[in-house]
Amino acid sequence: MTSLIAHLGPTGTNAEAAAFAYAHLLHQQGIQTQLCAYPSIAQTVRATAQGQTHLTVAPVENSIEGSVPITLDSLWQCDRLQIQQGLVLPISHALISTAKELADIQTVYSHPQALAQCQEWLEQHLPHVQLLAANSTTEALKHLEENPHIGAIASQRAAELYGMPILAHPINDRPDNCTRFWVLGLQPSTGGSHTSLAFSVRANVPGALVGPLQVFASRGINLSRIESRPTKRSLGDYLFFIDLEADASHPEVQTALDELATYTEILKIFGSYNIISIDLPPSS
Ligand SMILES: O=C(O)C(=O)Cc1ccccc1
Repeated sequence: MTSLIAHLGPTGTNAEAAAFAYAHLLHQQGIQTQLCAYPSIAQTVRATAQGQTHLTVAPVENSIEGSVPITLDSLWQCDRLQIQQGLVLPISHALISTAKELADIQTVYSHPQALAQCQEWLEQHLPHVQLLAANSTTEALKHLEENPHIGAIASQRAAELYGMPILAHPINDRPDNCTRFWVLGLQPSTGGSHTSLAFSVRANVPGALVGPLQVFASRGINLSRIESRPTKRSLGDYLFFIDLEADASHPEVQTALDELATYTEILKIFGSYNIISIDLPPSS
């Protein structure tokens, strides 16, 4: 069987690089893979939730810019998806353009995450350009050839794939920029160093989070991340996404999760999984 892996496209994105890295791991276990590009992160997650692909590789969090909200929102909306694996990739951004020099550029396109990861560089070197959000780092690359007044922020690998010149690299504001990706699938994720979950609370009252957090604190279970997202029901009403440094197959963690359920309105447990760091080749 060939495992179909959804990722944000078109080809050359960081999500595709993460999907390649995961495919490589699967090949080592004798599993064939095929990568499938989708135009948005929401569509990649839905493709797996609806069974069009077996897996999705989606960015979750970046060391400079923080969360990727669409991934959290999509995971909450698509029931049954489980986190099979965490992947951490170094991310390095290039300014790609057919312009002769920086002064010729009027507009720069990229994924909002990439624009944010390069904001200090952009302010310093291109303070007057218009910054436009695209669905991915590579979405605008096909337009660069016809227009020397635009630029795109994407990887060196993307510039090579599209045969486009690099005007500046690296332009990310921190050299050790990295992004965590989740591999999502429908298989139950039953063991690993980290457990992720999200919940809503019954009432927006003072201290609504104290009980849920105490469940973990009292057992010495460390949280590696907490993030809130609007429920979209009413202003000020939130969902909470939590990553635990713990394995849900451990009886004490299971007891904590059972107790957590007594404080929550809707509780979704996205499984327990391991996180690995991937070293990319220098031109990525
Ligand atoms: O657009 C891409 O290349 C993505 O995969 C999203 C993204 C953008 C910037 C850093 C990490 C992921």
